[in-house]
Amino acid sequence: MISIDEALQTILREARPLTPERVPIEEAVGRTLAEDIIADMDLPPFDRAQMDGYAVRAEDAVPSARLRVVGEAAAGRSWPHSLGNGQAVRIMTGAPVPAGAEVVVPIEQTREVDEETIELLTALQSGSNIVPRGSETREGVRLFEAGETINANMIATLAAFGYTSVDVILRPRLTIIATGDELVPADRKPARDQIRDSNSHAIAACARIARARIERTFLVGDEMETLERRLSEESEQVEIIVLSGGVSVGRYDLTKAALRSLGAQIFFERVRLRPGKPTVFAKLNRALVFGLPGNPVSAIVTFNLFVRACARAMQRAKDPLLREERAVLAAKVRGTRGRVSLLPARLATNEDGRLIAHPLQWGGSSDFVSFARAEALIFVPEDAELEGGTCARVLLLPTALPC
Ligand SMILES: Nc1nc2c(c(=O)[nH]1)N[C@H]1C(S)=C(S)[C@@H](COP(=O)(O)OP(=O)(O)OC[C@H]3O[C@@H](n4cnc5c(N)ncnc54)[C@H](O)[C@@H]3O)O[C@H]1N2
Ligand code: MOO
Repeated sequence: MISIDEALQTILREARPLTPERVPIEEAVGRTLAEDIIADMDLPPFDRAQMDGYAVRAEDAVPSARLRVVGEAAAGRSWPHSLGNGQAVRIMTGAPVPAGAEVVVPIEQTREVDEETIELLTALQSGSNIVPRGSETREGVRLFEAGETINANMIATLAAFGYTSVDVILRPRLTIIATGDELVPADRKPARDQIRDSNSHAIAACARIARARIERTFLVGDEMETLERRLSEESEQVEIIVLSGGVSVGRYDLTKAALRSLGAQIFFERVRLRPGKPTVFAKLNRALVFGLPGNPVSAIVTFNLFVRACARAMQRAKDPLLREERAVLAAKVRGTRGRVSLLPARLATNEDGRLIAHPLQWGGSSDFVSFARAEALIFVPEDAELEGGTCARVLLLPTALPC
């Protein structure tokens, strides 16, 4: 049995980064940048008014000053002259500030004396309500780096600097094979002794969040020949195969036998982890193969811990592992002899702003209904018991698109 860290190192070693493709920025959220993004100009590109009002010289920006309105500057239409003493230019938010003006006086801080004259009501310092050219970004600055994951907040920046499409890393193709004679498709009513296949759906959802591309999903009974055929065909066509079930030591646990008979290279088949001890990782032809335990919670946990890391590393994500935080435990948790336990928890902050992990009441690795509320996994070291009130490592579970 190997440790979680050893398992992750092996996966990251085997997960070869894929090549780039160009996509429109509308489709780029969640993808990993394959190029650096460089500002092609200063931002703002000119001294920009931040308020509707009047552009004036600094020495004129005093209470009771009466100034002559000599022109107008709007967004997209500048006033092309230089402002003199005792003059004001009517200006709109977003407009270029005319040469000579050092202050924008908001309209509320002025009074119209007549058609051509305004009076200032307050004093303002030089630079007030003006965003100087280049103060947000300078031409040539690297805004984002290759390896960063694109999020929705980055799209405006990409567009503003002319990137309507970007180079991102290809999404790995992924095939799901759920195994077990007891399984029926989720849209069917199970007969006696049968259950609905929930794992392939849960795995597909987690795979989408990890931005893998689901190519095909199969439901295969405990039948060696079919399993071998599917594995063999898929291993030529996708980068990742995820099997669920059949990795334990029961008579009908066929995953490892099938992989061996096809000549797969098996890297590990047991991890010091609960849930997820019987997780298998192998390579068959061009595909990396994960045999996840059939217990539904074990399947989700091991997907997020291992398969996600593989899919994210193939997309050259800078940090392919689950995000880790530290949280105060709301209650005592007990670990497992000889294995790290990853226990489901909900998260909340207390009145001091500290992150609190509330362990879920759950019935173990088959209890996916309780697990539906999990937001994080509490990391409990081998043989450990962690008291309520102490601080623990927690791994955040990605539960929405895309993280
Ligand atoms: N003698 C031992 N027995 C078991 C061990 C062990 O070390 N020695 N390990 C246990 C652990 S831990 C786990 S986890 C399971 C893993 O078993 P398998 O991967 O072989 O999974 P199955 O036996 O096929 O199924 C386990 C459980 O999950 C249900 N299941 C399976 N597939 C699905 C699916 N697609 N959707 C919903 N539910 C599914 C299945 O019906 C079983 O109830 O082995 C322990 N046993
Ligand atoms: O370790 Mo198994 O994956 O708990 O139920």
